[in-house]
Amino acid sequence: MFEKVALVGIGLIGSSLARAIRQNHLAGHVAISTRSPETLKRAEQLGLGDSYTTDAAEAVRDADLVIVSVPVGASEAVAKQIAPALKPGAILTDVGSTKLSVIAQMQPHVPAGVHFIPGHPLAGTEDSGPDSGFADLFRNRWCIFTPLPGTDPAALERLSEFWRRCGANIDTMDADHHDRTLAIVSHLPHIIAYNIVGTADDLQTVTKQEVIKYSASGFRDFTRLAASDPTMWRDVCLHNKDAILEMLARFSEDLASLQRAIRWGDGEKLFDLFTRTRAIRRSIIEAGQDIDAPNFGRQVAEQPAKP
Ligand SMILES: NC(=O)C1=CN([C@@H]2O[C@H](COP(=O)(O)OP(=O)(O)OC[C@H]3O[C@@H](n4cnc5c(N)ncnc54)[C@H](O)[C@@H]3O)[C@@H](O)[C@H]2O)C=CC1
Ligand SMILES: O=C(O)C(=O)Cc1ccc(O)cc1
Repeated sequence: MFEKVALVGIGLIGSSLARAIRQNHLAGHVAISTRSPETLKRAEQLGLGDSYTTDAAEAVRDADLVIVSVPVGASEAVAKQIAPALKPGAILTDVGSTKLSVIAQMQPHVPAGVHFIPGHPLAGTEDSGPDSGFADLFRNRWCIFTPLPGTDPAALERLSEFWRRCGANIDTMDADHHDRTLAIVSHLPHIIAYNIVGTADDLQTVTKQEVIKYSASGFRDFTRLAASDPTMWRDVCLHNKDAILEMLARFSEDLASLQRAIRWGDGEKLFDLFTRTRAIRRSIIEAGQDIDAPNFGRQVAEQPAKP
C-alpha cells in the first residue's frame, strides 16, 4: 500500500502496527524511530522494521505514511522534530487516546501539502513496550478518525484502507465528540480502576496479602486496568482534562445517589439501576461488541459497507 511507512514510537501500539504491516504486506520499507536507544535496540532485536534510528526526522524522510504512537503529552515535541523532514503529499497520523489536545499540539507544525489525519484505534491492553504488541491487536476493533476541515477525502480513504487491512473497522467523528465519548467509555473506567486499587492498597485493616489472596474477579478486573502504563494514563488525564472532569462530576453525583439508596435501604432504587445496567451489557453482547466472546465482531463484519 505504501512504499515507506515511518513509525515514531514503538511501544504496544507502534509495534503492533509494525507486526500488522509485515503480516499484511502493507509497506515496502518500515522505518522505526523511538526516543530511547534501549527500546530501539529491542525493536531491532525483534526484527520489527527495516531501519532503526533515534532521530525521528531521519525516519520520516521520504515516508508516504507517518504514524506517531507516543504518549499524547509528547505529541508536540515529536511534531516539531519531524515537521521539516515530512515529504509533501505524505499522510501524517497518530493513535493517541485523546484528540483535541493532539490536534492542538501537532497541527501548527504540519507543513502545507502534508495530510494530517488524527486517529485512534480503540484497541489495547494493559501492557506497554515493543515486546507487548501483536499483529491481530486491531482485528475487528474500531479505529476512529477525527478529520480536520478541508481534509483530502482521497488521503482519508487511503488511510482508512490501511487500517482496514490491519483488521480494523473505521468510523469518523469530530474531535470534541471523540474526547467526550472516550472520557466515559475508556478514561473514566481506568481512573475508577486506579482509584479503587489505590484505596484497597491504602487500607490498614486489610493487609496487602489479603487483597491479593482474596481478590474476587470483580477486583481482579480493576487490577488489570490499574496495571496500565502510568505515563500514558497521566498524559490522558492531563490532556482530556475538561471532558474527564465533566464525566467525573456526573459520576460522583450518581455515586452519591447510590450511596444514599444503600444508606436508606432503598432496594427498589438499587434493583432498578442494576436492571438498567444489566441491559447495557446484553446490548453490547447482541451488537457483537463483546471482545471476550467467540463471535466477537461478527455483526460488525457483516454490516454492509457504508456508501
Ligand atoms: N495502550 C493502549 O491500550 C492504547 C494506547 N493508545 C495510545 O497510543 C499511544 C502509544 O501508547 P502505547 O503504545 O501503549 O505506549 P508504550 O508506552 O507502549 O509506547 C510508547 C512509545 O513512545 C516512545 N516515546 C515516548 N516519548 C517519546 C518522545 N518524546 N519521542 C519519541 N518517542 C517517545 C516510547 O519510547 C515508546 O516507544 C498513546 O498516545 C496512547 O494514548 C491508543 C489505543 C490503545
Ligand atoms: O486494556 C483495555 O481494556 C483498554 O481499554 C485498552 C485501551 C486503552 C486506551 C485506549 O485509548 C484504547 C484502548
